[in-house]
Amino acid sequence: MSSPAAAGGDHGNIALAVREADLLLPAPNDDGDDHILAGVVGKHWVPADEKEILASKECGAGRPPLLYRTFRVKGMLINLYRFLTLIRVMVVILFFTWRMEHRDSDSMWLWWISVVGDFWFGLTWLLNQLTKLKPRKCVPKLSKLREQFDLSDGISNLPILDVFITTCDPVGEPMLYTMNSVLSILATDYPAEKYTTYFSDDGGSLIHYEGLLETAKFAALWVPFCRKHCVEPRAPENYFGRNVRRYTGNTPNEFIDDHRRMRAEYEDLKSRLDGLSAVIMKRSEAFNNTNTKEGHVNATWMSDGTQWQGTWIEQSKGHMKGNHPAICKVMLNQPSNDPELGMPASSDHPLDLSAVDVRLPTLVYLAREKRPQYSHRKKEGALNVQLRVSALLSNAPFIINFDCDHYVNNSQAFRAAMCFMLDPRDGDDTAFVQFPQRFDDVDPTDCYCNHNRMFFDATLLGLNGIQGPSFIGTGCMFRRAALYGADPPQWRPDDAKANVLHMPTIFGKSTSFINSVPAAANQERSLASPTTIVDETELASVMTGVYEDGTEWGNDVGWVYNIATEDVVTGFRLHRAGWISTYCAMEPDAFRGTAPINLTARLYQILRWSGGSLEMFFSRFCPLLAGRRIHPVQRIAYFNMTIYPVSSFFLVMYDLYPVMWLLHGQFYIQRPFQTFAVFVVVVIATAELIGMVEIKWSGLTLLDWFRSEQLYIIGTTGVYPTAMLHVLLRFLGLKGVSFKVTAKKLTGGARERLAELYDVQWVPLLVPTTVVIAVNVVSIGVAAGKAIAGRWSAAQVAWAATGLLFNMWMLLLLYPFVLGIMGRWSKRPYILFVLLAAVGAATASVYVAIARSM
Ligand SMILES: O=c1ccn([C@@H]2O[C@H](COP(=O)(O)OP(=O)(O)O[C@H]3O[C@H](CO)[C@@H](O)[C@H](O)[C@H]3O)[C@@H](O)[C@H]2O)c(=O)[nH]1
Ligand SMILES: [Mn+2]
Repeated sequence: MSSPAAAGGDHGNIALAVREADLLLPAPNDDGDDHILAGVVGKHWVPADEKEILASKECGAGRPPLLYRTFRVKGMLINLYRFLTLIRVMVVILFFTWRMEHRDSDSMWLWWISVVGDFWFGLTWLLNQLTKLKPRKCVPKLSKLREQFDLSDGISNLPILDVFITTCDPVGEPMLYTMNSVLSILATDYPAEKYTTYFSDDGGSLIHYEGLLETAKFAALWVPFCRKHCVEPRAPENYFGRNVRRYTGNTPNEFIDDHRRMRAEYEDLKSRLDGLSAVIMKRSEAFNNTNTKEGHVNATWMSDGTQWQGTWIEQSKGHMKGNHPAICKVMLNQPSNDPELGMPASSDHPLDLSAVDVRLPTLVYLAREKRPQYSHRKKEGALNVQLRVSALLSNAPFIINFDCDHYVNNSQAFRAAMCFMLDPRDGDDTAFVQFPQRFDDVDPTDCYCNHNRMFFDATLLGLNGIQGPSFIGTGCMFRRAALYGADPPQWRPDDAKANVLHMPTIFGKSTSFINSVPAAANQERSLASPTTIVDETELASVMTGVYEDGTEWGNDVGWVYNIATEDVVTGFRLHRAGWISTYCAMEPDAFRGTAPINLTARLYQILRWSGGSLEMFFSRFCPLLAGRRIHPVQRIAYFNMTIYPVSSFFLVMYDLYPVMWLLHGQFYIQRPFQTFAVFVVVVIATAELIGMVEIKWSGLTLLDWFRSEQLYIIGTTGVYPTAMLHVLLRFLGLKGVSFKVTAKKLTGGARERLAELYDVQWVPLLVPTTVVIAVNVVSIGVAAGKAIAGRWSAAQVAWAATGLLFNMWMLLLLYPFVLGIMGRWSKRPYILFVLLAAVGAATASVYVAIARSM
């Protein structure tokens, strides 16, 4: 074992990284903003805020600095985009007029459906386009934030912050990733005394609690290590998983040793987390043998000999998943306000931390009460409990929330969000700052469009130029007052304070909570954390289901209930009240997470989103019902966001049109056909052309764009109709489709993880699309049969060939779905082509045989 590569993992790379250190640009603490700007903005963007900057300079020295910059797409490109949109609107209008003047078809009812369908597509396309005509990028100026809020003596004036993380199942949502998320939060670059992390465990499981204890212990080493060497990202699994690291710290000579020790410690933590269930089981057996009290027969013993009140993986009496009391434990106490340096290296303390602040931020474990008679309201319910508990303990004016599988990838992200919240221009009117969702471990060609680039890099930038992006569930910083239902300053009478009516009928009966409301609503720039002394019973009471009875929780306060897309509807409620939001894409990505990897999980996710969207449309949160505070174009955006599944009705018809061509040889939905065909080609071509300009300004690839087309077609053939059915059932008072927690990738090497790509579970949701595909394939066979049997004229054959072209296009769009349902066979796609050819040939020969025998 002499070569560096063989001598264990990536030492070669570390050495490389350290050597590289001399070449490196200044560490992010200097003035990193310019290289951040360069990374994010891209070549088609130019500043849009020059006037504001000038005005701010003229105002002189006393004024607070601007904390972010805005960019718009270059004039040429965006004007071309707008111009093409206008052209297409005219083409579509011409097309309609022409069709209305030529009501001539082989089937008038199909003609009507297609006219109505075309009208619907024309309209929704236009509405969608209107929301993208003024895209904006916002880039935080971290150095200005530092200048203004970080004092020279190491004390910080930044506001306090509450961090929420939600998890529910230690097995389905692998604990290792959840704990990595926690570590990345604890190690982030935000003053330790200024933020509190609330870990919500909806399973209430002992294993999560003990896992968190282990994690907190490990954090005592990990967090100072990250600070000492400025490592990124600060989630150890992802940090150690990287091949190349650039060194930006100040002690490169200690790095290799520290790194090696940390890695060993991390391996240790992993094996302790892995071994937890066995340890707890063994311990419990021992206790059970000495203590035979009834009800204590299961593995719910804690190491101090007391009983855990929550659950274990197996259910048992008194420890059922949906039936246990509330638990709240402070795992890491509030640190002191002044930096505390660590110990020099010694045999017990392998890392020299004598020049590093070793304080850890506060960490709280929560498991809310679960009772069978109360609906627990899933993630939204958990978030609202976190909102109340945090109000009693730290009451920070800002909150940032994470799903358990999303981690902080850029330690500057919290500060970046603050740049928008604290900016002197419109900071006070900002209800939330949303970061894009980025994913690790998506298959290289992103078969199921998990990256969703068109949405994150085009659509949301469009919204950012209006009233702001919608809330998308995770990686979002909120203003507490906005969640409580306060009005934004721009809609308040002059100089009025935020007046939130703090009454039990709105917020429930906890006096401490009610007393915390005015403070939360007005202390946005608070310096010190309010030290609240809370009584334990009151704390427990705000964690119960009954607490919300007869209040506005889940309605006009907190995260909204009863709608499967709690994120979109909650963001909408804030925009409706006149708040704005900001979209912030950083380089490196602020946060990263995991995406559903197999087809079934992905389709269920789309089902939940589309079902939830429609539910929202038919609820009191319908965008059409919002008052005048919402920006008109923002209203249109929400209209699109909620109504889109309806398009599937027409699209399924279109999907099947090619079939008619094949079966009839000639079939005209619209005569005269030649003119019609020209129109169709122009209408499609202009749409694609606009798409091409869009990928240009958003910096995407053709593949990103094509994947989103594919996913849309896959959605419309099976998922969206199911979503419509769901809403119909709910409308009739029935239960509708049940929405599950999205299946997460399980732990393991990259290859094993990608293996899950090929798992398919057959569910009814897959049937409609499969039928569409089958019908398309069979009809190709029948057409071939007809041609062979000599039933068609040459002209008919030619027309059928045109149909075939559409048919092929259809199949190309549905291709990822076909691969998905082939499961492990899809590793060899040629099998698919052989199969398709065989089915086609078989159908053709059957047809010919029948035709000859008749
Ligand atoms: O009873 C529950 C159910 C879920 N969760 C948590 O909610 C989060 C999101 O659930 P998941 O099933 O992973 O949803 P995804 O399909 O991945 O979620 C996307 O879509 C959701 C809206 O449908 C958003 O809330 C999410 O942020 C967004 O990532 C996870 O952290 C869960 O642990 C709970 O805390 N309690
Ligand atoms: Mn998720």
